[in-house]
Amino acid sequence: MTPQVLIRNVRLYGEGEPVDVLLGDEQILAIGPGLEAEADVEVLDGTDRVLLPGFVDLHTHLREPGREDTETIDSGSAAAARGGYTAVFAMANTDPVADSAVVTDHVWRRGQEVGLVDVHPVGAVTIGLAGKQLAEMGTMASGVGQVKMFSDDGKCVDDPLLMRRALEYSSSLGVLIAQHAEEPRLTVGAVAHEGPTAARLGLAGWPRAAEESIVARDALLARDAGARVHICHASTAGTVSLLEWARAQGISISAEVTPHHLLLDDSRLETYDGINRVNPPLRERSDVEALRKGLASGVIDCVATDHAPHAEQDKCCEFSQARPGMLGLETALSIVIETMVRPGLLDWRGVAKVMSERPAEIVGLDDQGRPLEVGEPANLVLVDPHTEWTVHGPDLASIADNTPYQDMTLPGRVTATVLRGRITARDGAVFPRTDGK
Ligand SMILES: NC(=O)N[C@@H](CC(=O)O)C(=O)O
Ligand SMILES: [Zn+2]
Ligand SMILES: [Zn+2]
Repeated sequence: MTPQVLIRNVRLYGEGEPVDVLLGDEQILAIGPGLEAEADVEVLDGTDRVLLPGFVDLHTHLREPGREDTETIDSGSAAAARGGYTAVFAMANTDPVADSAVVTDHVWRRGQEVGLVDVHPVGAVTIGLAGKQLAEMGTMASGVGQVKMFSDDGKCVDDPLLMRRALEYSSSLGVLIAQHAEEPRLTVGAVAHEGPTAARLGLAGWPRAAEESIVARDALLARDAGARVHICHASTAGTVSLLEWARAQGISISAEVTPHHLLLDDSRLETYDGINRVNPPLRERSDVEALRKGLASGVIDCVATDHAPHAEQDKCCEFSQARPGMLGLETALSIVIETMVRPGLLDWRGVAKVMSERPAEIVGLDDQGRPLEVGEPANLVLVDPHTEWTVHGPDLASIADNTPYQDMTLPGRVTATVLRGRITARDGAVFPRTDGK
C-alpha cells in the first residue's frame, strides 16, 4: 500500500487561505485546515507553495526504441516527473516507428514499470511515417497501450487525401490526430525562419506560409470530415489568426505552443549555435508576442514541450547539419512563469488550464487535469513560485544535454510531483517504482 501523503499549509491554485491536503488510496482524501493523518504519513511542506493538478504534455520525444543514447523511457520519465508532469505523450518518430501495437504497447508497459509518469504512446498516422499508407490505428487504439493520439510528428501528413482519410477514421475511433504543420515543398533545405535574420546569416528560410497553409487546409478538412484536428507547436502570428477564424466557423481545432516559441526568437541564431535549431524554427518577436496573447486568450489551448533530446555530436556541428529539437520537460514550468505569469498574462488557474486541464481534455484523459477536490485522482504538482534556479544541461535528468536555456536563471521550480498518491519527484530527486509490478 502506498503510504498517505499530507501536504501542509498549501494554497490551491495559489488562491485563498492555505489548507492541508491529505492523499491516500490514489485520491484526494480530505482538504481542510489542521488535518490528522496516519502515523507513517509522508509530509510535504506547502508553505508559500502553489498546488496544481499534475501537468500533461501532449508532445514529448523519448527516443526509445532506437536512440537510447539520447533518452530512454526511464530517463525521460525522470525529466517529466521533475518537471511536474504526471502524463506525457511519447511521439511516434522512434526507430522502429510506433506504427504498430508492438511498439505502442511496449512504450506504455515500460512507462508503467518505471512508474514516474504515465507514458502514453502516440501512434503513427502512416506506416513508417512515410506519408503513403495509413497505419492500423484501430489496432493500436485497442491494444494495451490504448493509443489516444496519432501523429507523424517530425513530418507533416502532407497528402491532403490521406489526411482527410485519417481524420475520418479518427473520428469514428474517437482518437486525436495531431498535425506537424509543414508544407514540405516550401521547406526544402530550410533551417531557420525566413526573414531578415536568416537572409543576413545566409541560412535557408522556412516561411510562415509553410505552417499556415497546412493549418488552414487541415481546418477545412476537419470541417468537412466533421472531425477534430490538433495543431502541434504553433509558431506564427498567422497561425493564431487562422485558429481564431476556424473556431469562429465552429471547426473543432485545438493547438499547442512550446515554451521555446513563447520565449525565444530568431535573434538567437547570430551565433550559429546548433542548439537553437528547431522545427518549426524560432520566429520573430512579433510572433512570440502573438503566441503569448493567443495562449492567454485561449485561442491556443495549451503548452506542450516538444521535448526533443539529441546527442552532442548531432547538435554541436554546423548549424545546417544540426538536428532540430530542444529539451523541454524540466524547464517548461519556469518558462511559462517567465513568459506568461510574470507579465500578468496568466494566473495560476490559467497555468493549471494550459498545462494540465486543457491537454487532458483535448486527448480525452479522464484521470488527469481534474479539479483539486476530494475524491479526485491524486495527480498533483507542488510548485515553489518564489525560487530561482540556473539551468545547467548536465544536471537535467535527460541523457542528452541540448537545452537552449543553458546558464539562464529562471523563476519557479517544482517542489514535488505526485502520481496517484505516490510522490514521484521531490526536491529534484525521483522515486521510480520499486514494487516490481
Ligand atoms: N521539433 C523538432 O525540431 N524535432 C522533433 C520533431 C518535431 O517535433 O517536429 C524531433 O523529433 O527531434
Ligand atoms: Zn513537429
Ligand atoms: Zn515533436
